[in-house]
Amino acid sequence: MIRFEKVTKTYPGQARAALEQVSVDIEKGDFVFLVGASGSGKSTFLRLVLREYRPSQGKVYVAGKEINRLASWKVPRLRRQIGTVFQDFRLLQNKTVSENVGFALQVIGKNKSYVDEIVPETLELVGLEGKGDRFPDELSGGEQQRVAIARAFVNRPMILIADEPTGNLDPNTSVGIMKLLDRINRTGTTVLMATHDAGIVDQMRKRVIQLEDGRVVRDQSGGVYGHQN
Ligand SMILES: Nc1ncnc2c1ncn2[C@@H]1O[C@H](COP(=O)(O)OP(=O)(O)OP(=O)(O)O)[C@@H](O)[C@H]1O
Repeated sequence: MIRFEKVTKTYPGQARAALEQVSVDIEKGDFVFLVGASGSGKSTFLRLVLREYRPSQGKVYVAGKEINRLASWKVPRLRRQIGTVFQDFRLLQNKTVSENVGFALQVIGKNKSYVDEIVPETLELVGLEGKGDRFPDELSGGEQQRVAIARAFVNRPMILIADEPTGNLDPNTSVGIMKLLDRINRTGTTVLMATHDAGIVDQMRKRVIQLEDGRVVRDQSGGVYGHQN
């Protein structure tokens, strides 16, 4: 589903590469934690998957396509197949929960009757049934993150990318969010999550890819946050 072949990314004007010779293969339906210290290259990795950047060297494949070679007009279609969730939720404050989730479908041209059917279903899936008419500032942080996940998942993307999704949440709320991501993963969606949250990684026991100074130093299934030899 996602394949990096000897990928190096050096930002313009930087002497050191943000990612260096990274090769990984993530299968459809995998759940992967991307861990590493601040500046180790996690966000760069995620942004290469979204083709926000192109590699300086090497190849990035998503769903069998080498995405650095995609024509620019095909990039929006690639990104529609990848849901994204961030630490700071990024909800539209002047729209209700339902509108935030439905908006993602409207912009890709889905008709109103489809949106009216699928949005409540998706809100139920994330545990927000009955809250569709609330505005984001009327929700807890955990609930806002559920809205963001519903929005990311409403068009059933192949891949869900989560960049520190529990970074602003307390430990109990974080566990709920992880259970939800796990449920989404079990529908067949590949989940790729960058995190500093050792407790979550240790609890979930999924595949762990660890970056250090832009290099993969560990790729372990059923791993924990810290090194385990
Ligand atoms: N747009 C940019 N221009 C120049 N250098 C950048 C840019 N974005 C990131 N870098 C550098 O690339 C390296 C990797 O950064 P990256 O953001 O990928 O790390 P990270 O692991 O996601 O860190 P964090 O956990 O703090 O988000 C760092 O040295 C950073 O300073």
